Amino acid sequence: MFKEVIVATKNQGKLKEFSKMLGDLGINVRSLTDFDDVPEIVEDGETFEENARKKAEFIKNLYNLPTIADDSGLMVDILDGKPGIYSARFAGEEKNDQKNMEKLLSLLQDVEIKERTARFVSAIALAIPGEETIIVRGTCEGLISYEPRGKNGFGYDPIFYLPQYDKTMAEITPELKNQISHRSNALKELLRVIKKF
Ligand SMILES: O=c1nc[nH]c2c1ncn2[C@H]1C[C@H](O)[C@@H](COP(=O)(O)OP(=O)(O)OP(=O)(O)O)O1
Ligand SMILES: [Mg+2]
Repeated sequence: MFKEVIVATKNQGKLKEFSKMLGDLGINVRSLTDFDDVPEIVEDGETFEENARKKAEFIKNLYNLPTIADDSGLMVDILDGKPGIYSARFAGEEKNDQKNMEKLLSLLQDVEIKERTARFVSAIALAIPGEETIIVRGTCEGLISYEPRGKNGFGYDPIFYLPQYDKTMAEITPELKNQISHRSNALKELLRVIKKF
């Protein structure tokens, strides 16, 4: 197995989670901030998997090092899976977590609790020089709350309610999030797939 991997993300929340989860496995994480002038990667795929592949292979080809990328988002059932792959830019190109949450809450204003089912999705791509890219998916089920609660995590965490803990994803500890999240589930799946080779 590789001992060092680049995590190809500009999202500090994701980077922190990967650094901890991969660090616990004895894998050293390098981030894009370790490299100068990393170009913008256009996320123009139609699926989480396509976007994850694009980000991972682009950085792998640039630095010739094992690279992991995550493309993730929130799928809300009553909105037919939206914001989905557009989660980061839901309220505009400038990518504002606060505005994204406000937009989602206002769309769901009159929706009763049992109709507010949603899931976080994470597609993780592992691209290794000279090898086929491996892509896996993990999910985490929950409900969209009526107002934000909690300070941990990032993105939509303050409005993602976990009934089994009676807490939002931003109220549980980072350690617990790393055990139950879509990203954690995708990473576990990745490890299962790698072990089969
Ligand atoms: O655990 C999570 N907790 C809360 N929100 C989350 C989570 N995971 C993804 N999300 C939301 C944030 C963002 O609105 C979108 C990801 O968009 P996505 O393009 O994959 O990431 P990004 O642009 O922030 O960073 P990058 O592409 O450089 O990895 O889904
Ligand atoms: Mg992105």
